[in-house]
Amino acid sequence: MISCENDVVKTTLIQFLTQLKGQQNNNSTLNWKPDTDPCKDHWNGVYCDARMSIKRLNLYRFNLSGTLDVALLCNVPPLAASLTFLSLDDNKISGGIASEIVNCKQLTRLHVSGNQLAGNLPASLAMLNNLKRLDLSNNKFSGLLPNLARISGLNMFLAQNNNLSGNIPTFYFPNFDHFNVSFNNFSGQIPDVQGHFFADSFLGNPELCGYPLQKNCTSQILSSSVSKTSEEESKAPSKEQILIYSGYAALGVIIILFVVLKICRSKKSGKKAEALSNNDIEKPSYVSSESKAEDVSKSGFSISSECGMVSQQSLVVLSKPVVSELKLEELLRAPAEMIGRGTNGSLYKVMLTNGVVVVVKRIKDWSISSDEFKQRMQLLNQAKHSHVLPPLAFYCNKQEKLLVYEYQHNGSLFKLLHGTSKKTFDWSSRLGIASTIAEALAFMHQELGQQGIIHGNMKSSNILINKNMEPCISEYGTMPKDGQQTSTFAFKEDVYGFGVILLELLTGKLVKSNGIDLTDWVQSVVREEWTGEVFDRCLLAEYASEERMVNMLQVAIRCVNSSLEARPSMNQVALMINTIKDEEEKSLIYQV
Ligand SMILES: Nc1ncnc2c1ncn2[C@@H]1O[C@H](COP(=O)(O)OP(=O)(O)OP(=O)(O)O)[C@@H](O)[C@H]1O
Repeated sequence: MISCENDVVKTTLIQFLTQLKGQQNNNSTLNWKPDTDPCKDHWNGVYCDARMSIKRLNLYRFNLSGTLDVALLCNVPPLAASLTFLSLDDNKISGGIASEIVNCKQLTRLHVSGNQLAGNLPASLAMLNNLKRLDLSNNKFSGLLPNLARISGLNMFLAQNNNLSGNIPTFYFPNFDHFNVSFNNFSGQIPDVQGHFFADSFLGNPELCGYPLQKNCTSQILSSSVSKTSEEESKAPSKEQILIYSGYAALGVIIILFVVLKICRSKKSGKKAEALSNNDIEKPSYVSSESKAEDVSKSGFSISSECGMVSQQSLVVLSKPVVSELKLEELLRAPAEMIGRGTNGSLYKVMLTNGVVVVVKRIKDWSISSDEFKQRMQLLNQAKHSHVLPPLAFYCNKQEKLLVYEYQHNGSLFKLLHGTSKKTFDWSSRLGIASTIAEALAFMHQELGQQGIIHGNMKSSNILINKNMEPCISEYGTMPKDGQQTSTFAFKEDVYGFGVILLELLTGKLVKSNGIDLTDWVQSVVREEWTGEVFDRCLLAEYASEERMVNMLQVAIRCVNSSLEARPSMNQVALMINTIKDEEEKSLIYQV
């Protein structure tokens, strides 16, 4: 192992960081000084192990606006041999990734998302055999992708929103928990995703075709061969080509005739027929027959809701970019699969025609007036937090409400804790999730305090893991409750729910198992002073700090106190958890 006293390492690091900082950066909080030591003096963003080797550089959101020079870093053997993690996400760094990156052989994570990096990616990137997570998204990279498929352990590849082109390498998708190459210039056929990813991972590449995009490769190949043929004017088309083209032309004429015929017919039959055709919409099971009858009887020809919307716009779209032109008819016609029948309604996974996958929550018999519901949706839409999943659109009538959410491909906290995946779910990830959720919930309580809108159903299956592997609270404010929730104690219900989530994180146990309630069990064990017994064995096996686990357990126990008054507010909970997290982060400086 290398010592940080090694002057070459220190000087290089200062040069690297100074270049990253750029000319304009006056960030006085950065303490990378030549007369101090990166490890012993805890340089910002630099993490060392107990032997004072630099293991991680985490400069996420450091307001850096200089240039990236990985060659500088990776050409110094001791640094190259120890560095496992380089994160520069969300800065304004320019430059590119030099081929010398290959010397940083120990890198398991390389995150450069949200910068202004450009140019070709070096072929040597594919020689980083230890790489597990690579995030190049939201930059200006161009050119072909190196053959990253040869890195057998890679389980995350994000490259969305760049200008990358060429074919997508034949990755083995079952290995990936994250994959996104959307909004680039990739072309050709998508390799077999083996059921692991959906269209949203590939959207926005005009020349890309094949499943899971709804774009057949045969038509793409044909159109490219047509354009090629016109370029090569001298070459006469073969007999087979003439036959194929005339077949397509005939098919085109038939389709046009069919459409014209349809339009003429529907025009003739006028409004009456319009009513019938609306009535005929084949609705998937998430709209009940009662509502179908009510809709038709009310307006005569369209689904008119009680929400005061014009008949054609009965679905209210709240979030433009994802579902901008979505109409209720399209939502109802799209293929749907039921993924849950919870306490307050059913949940459907729906694939829209543009390939976007959404989730529709159907809530029945919520005795809330339509005005109140509409107002609630608007409030939820305004109270935006990056870790709370907002409804994208909604629909309401007297009997039922539909809420549309973005589909989250990475499952829930419940699955992470109790699913069959063998992936380790370590202490610092659990602490990170607890702190993020506590802050998000505290924010929502603050924002919606006056209106008394609580989550009402806080549990681990309602904590979803988004594409950046960050947790977010889903279905906030959609739990039907009798009467008004204006009492300040109403929010203590969420505090209880959050406390139970903390207990799941600490114990790894289910909320109810063989008739035993987790809260009762933890309280009884703690009463008997066997506190250590409650913790998840995985956490003990990784030597997670028992002191900090006990501190978190104390927070959880306060949250699940049977007296509402005795429970802390979410604000207080968030503060307590952040203190534990800060202590954990400080300790990490000496431990990797
Ligand atoms: N937007 C979403 N994207 C992906 N999965 C989701 C989404 N919303 C919910 N889920 C998952 O769908 C499943 C069913 O959810 P649902 O809300 O119906 O049930 P629940 O959370 O078990 O119960 P409840 O109705 O009491 O909240 C859960 O595993 C949940 O994590």
